[in-house]
Amino acid sequence: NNSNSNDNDNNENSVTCGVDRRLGGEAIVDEFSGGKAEGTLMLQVGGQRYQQPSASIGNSTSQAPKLPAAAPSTSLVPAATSSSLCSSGRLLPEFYILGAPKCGTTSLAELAMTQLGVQPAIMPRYEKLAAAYDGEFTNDDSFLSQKEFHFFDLVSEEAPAEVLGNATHVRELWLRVLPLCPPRGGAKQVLADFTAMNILHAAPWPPLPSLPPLLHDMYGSALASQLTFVVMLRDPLDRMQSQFYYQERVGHAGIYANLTFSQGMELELSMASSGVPPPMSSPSMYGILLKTWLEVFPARQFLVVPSPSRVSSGWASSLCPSLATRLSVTGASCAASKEDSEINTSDHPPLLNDTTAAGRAAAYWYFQSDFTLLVQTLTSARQQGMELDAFSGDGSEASVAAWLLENGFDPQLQREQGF
Ligand SMILES: Nc1ncnc2c1ncn2[C@@H]1O[C@H](COP(=O)(O)OS(=O)(=O)O)[C@@H](OP(=O)(O)O)[C@H]1O
Repeated sequence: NNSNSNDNDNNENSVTCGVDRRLGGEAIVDEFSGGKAEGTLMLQVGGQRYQQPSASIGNSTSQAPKLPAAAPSTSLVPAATSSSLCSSGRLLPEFYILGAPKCGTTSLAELAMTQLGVQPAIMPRYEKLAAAYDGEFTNDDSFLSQKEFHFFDLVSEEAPAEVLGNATHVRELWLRVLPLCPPRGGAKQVLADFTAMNILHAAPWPPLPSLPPLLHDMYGSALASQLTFVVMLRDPLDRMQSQFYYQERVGHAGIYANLTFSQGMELELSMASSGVPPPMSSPSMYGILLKTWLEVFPARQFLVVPSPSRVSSGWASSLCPSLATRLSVTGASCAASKEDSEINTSDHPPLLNDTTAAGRAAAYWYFQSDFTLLVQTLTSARQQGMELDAFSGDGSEASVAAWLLENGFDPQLQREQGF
């Protein structure tokens, strides 16, 4: 593959995806679930036994963050180029907001689109996807979401296992639904995959294998090194509560239908105790998810945003300039109004009014081991070039934990560890 060829191809299966900047945070997703919950530690609260998850995903079992071998370049700035990222005549996603869901990803995506000119990769509606596999897909206005691509969720539902296990085959499908590469010599275009679920695909999503190595193979080493990944965080219980009300609002409450948030939280914890992966808390397991991504992509390619509110408070001064540099976007105007930096908000009670102290203690106990892993992973990755937005500490684990707490993570998360 020619990494910077801007050749348009005339493949008869070619599709030019229209780009529409309307947003709505309308991720059409039935469930958010993630890694395995293989518990080892137990906690008893009010007659209820809870289990902490082990820090493992798929085949990865070690507790200590294991980062990839240092890249040959020690530069903190990713290897973005001034040309559009193209291959096989298609414009490839160069910018990923990996997640986590309900962490302000829609606000950040909106600002990236309006102020950095980033285009979202978008997907034909689910029922049309089968036709796309046969080369029969033709462009129309019926896209699944105007923000999120959901390519990997959808192929995992539709494509046979032999296709999904083969990066070349998955790549062929992917290329079919990506826009054509812009003409050579024109302005650089940046395509983004804003699927907030992608972070969860660190865990194999049968029959889809683990996404980080699959993605790396689909790009090849040279192009993979030019990608920018944003990971957004939020207090794990706050995030879970936001998801609970979101699923209820869009009619996807599933097993949580007719439950209060407190009851839903208890159900999650008892599922974890029985070794069943609890779907609503899995996306809050940032430590194990991020660690798994970092086993494949170098730390310097990641920007970590510690809370949704950083989109409003940090866009103009920090996030926008950093992304403009990473994506080689020139002439960006970096300013954030409340209107375009607080998107996809929902009306639900504050966490403190929606939960009991004992319930929160049990939930934070459950998240403690992943919080520890998150702090270790961020500390180590930062030394290898990961950017932590608005971090001004000395780089110790204690300072990274403090940064998370300053950004809304609950102090109970570090009670055992005492960073
Ligand atoms: N700037 C800013 N400040 C504070 N909070 C913010 C901001 N932007 C988004 N949000 C909150 O983030 C939640 C939506 O996150 P996402 O857009 O990532 O959700 S989604 O996964 O795409 O559905 C949603 O949380 P809840 O309101 O608790 O549901 C938003 O209110």
